[in-house]
Amino acid sequence: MHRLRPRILVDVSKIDMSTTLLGYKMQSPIIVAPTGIHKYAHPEGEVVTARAAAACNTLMVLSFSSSRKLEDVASSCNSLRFYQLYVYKNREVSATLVRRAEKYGFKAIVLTVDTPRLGRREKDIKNKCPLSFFLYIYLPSFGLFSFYFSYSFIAVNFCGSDLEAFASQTLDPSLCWKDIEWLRSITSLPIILKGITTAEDAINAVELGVSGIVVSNHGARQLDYSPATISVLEEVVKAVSGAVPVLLDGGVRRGTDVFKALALGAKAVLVGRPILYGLAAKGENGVKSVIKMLQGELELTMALCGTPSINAITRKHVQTEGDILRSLL
Ligand SMILES: Cc1cc2nc3c(=O)[nH]c(=O)nc-3n(C[C@H](O)[C@H](O)[C@H](O)COP(=O)(O)O)c2cc1C
Ligand SMILES: CCCCCCC(=O)C(=O)O
Repeated sequence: MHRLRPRILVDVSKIDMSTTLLGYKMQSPIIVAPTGIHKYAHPEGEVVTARAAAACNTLMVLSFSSSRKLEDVASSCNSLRFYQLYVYKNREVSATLVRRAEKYGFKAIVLTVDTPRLGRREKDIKNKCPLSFFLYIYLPSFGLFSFYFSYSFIAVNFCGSDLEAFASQTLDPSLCWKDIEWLRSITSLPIILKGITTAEDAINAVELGVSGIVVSNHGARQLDYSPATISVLEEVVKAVSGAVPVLLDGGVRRGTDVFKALALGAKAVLVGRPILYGLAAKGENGVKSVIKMLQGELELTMALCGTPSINAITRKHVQTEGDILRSLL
């Protein structure tokens, strides 16, 4: 449990939520997280999400598992976009997508590093999403249809989901630290690692020269008993010691959650499921409502905590359980 420590009698007649990430200005520190297959939520998929993010001046990280081609997303609106990458056993698939992302104006590669294999997702197994539907909406995004139809991943997996079977055939579980060099050799874009939850890994990442870190447990979709990201954020922030921006995702549902993450040292937060809920409920307007609601709540929290700008939010504006225990010693 984290509590806020509001300060009073500060002039909060103007609240400025704007911030920067890798030199790019953003209206607020609230970012759309990469989530796969938006066509599950809306027939037009990621293009709609991207338009909503652009309308709210928000950065969107497009998922490698998108159901629209990255070119379609890029041409649908003019906004700041990063591209999330998985590394396939067939490196050329990933390399091709990186080149395409670079060509179409994505400004950074967000390499997800917590998925050497897909976690066991019992709801996916129970809900039995048909493989044919998955193929229909997922594969066109690659623009590599024929390649994939010749790929023999249709190894029926009776204990897992179709997505798990697909992931185990495609994702490269041998990916390791030295491969950051490989990624750097194929792109000049900044590289951000998504899925770090320990100081040790954060230090490795900084030593390898990455441009940012996302403290993430993949929305608790990968490993049971992985920590709540807010509880390990400060460990990572301290380890990184300002060398690169640290972002956080997981469970951000309110402006107060954004504020707590910023107070503990995050540069910005990414939001996953709420965006999908907005998309499914009301398309572009639904996603806009979710982003605007979070922005409005953050603005109010900043006013009530006496912090008129993002830089004014400090570690002293939040109290953790650890703080309380230490104060009792
Ligand atoms: C349906 C769904 C699909 C996701 N797909 C991806 C993905 O393709 N790539 C990725 O790096 N993370 C993916 N994630 C994880 C999100 O990027 C993010 O880490 C997580 O959703 C944050 O937690 P939240 O949903 O509580 O906001 C996915 C999450 C969900 C819920
Ligand atoms: C490339 C196949 C794996 C897709 C995993 C998508 C994801 O990250 C998630 O569902 O979570």
